Amino acid sequence: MSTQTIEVDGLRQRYGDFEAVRGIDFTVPAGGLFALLGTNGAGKTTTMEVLEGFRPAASGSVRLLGSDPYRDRKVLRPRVGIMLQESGLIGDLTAAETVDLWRDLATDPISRDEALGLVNLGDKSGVQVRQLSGGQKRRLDLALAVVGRPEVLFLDEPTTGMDPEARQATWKLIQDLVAGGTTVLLTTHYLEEAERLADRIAIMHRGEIRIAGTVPDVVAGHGDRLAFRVPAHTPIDTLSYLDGRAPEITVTEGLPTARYTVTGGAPDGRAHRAVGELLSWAAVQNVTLDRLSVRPASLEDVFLSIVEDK
Ligand SMILES: Nc1ncnc2c1ncn2[C@@H]1O[C@H](COP(=O)(O)OP(=O)(O)OP(=O)(O)O)[C@@H](O)[C@H]1O
Repeated sequence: MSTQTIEVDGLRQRYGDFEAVRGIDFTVPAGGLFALLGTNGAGKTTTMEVLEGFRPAASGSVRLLGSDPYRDRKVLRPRVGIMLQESGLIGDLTAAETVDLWRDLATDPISRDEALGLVNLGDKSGVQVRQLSGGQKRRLDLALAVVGRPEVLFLDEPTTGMDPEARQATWKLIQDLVAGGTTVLLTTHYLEEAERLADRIAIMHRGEIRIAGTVPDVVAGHGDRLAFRVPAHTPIDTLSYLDGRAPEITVTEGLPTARYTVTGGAPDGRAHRAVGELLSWAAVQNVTLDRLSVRPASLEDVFLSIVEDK
């Protein structure tokens, strides 16, 4: 018997002729938090929807808590909490009435006050949903997803539209739920959110998982980043000398302020040698290298290198 709460093996999904998910694999153990990152249209929501039991897997195998999420959706339903990307809240109902509606569907719900309190909406209980702000509606969505004490929680872009304070509070709530044993599958466009919350991540692009693992695993092997600026009046001919000169340093961006940002993806260790070469070049050219820095690749660097790779 598998110990994985979520198992996705060779999942493919199509809409007509378009293949939105092209054979992906991942697993999430009990109490784990897995984040699916990726470009718009990468196939994250489609993958979530198959796991949520909204549609059967076109091909490949998908298991949730050891069962088939589509065939066994009625049995799984009480064990699962879902926060969709677009909520279907009823505008006329108050926040309290909305929570009560969801509580009626759950076998062992938390109290209405606890649900609203978890997402800091206690003072909005009598307010109609249509009068809530976008971020408040998102928080109500989250309260509804957790009202039935789910073992597995699907969160599709949970903090979109939230202000920084609400986002921090939501991260804390998600961390508390995971600490309590809830398994979470999350999609997000906020890399910081994934770095903060996830044990493991996958970056999807065009229906495929391009890279997966812990954040340190994912950024490992992507080298260091070397960056500096040169004064606006530096002749372009001088800059073009840099192209391919030091290891993998290219002039990548001419900023509207007429300053140049030069970045390079020199593999580990080579960035430091590149600094030596650059300083020699700058001394000869009499060019100031402003804000010269070398840092390890970040998750954002890896993300961009994947999505820019057409
Ligand atoms: N019902 C549908 N009919 C046809 N095409 C669809 C349907 N739903 C999704 N798609 C297409 O499938 C692809 C994957 O969509 P999906 O919503 O899974 O992406 P996503 O990674 O969640 O994107 P986003 O980050 O923008 O939410 C997109 O190209 C989308 O246009």
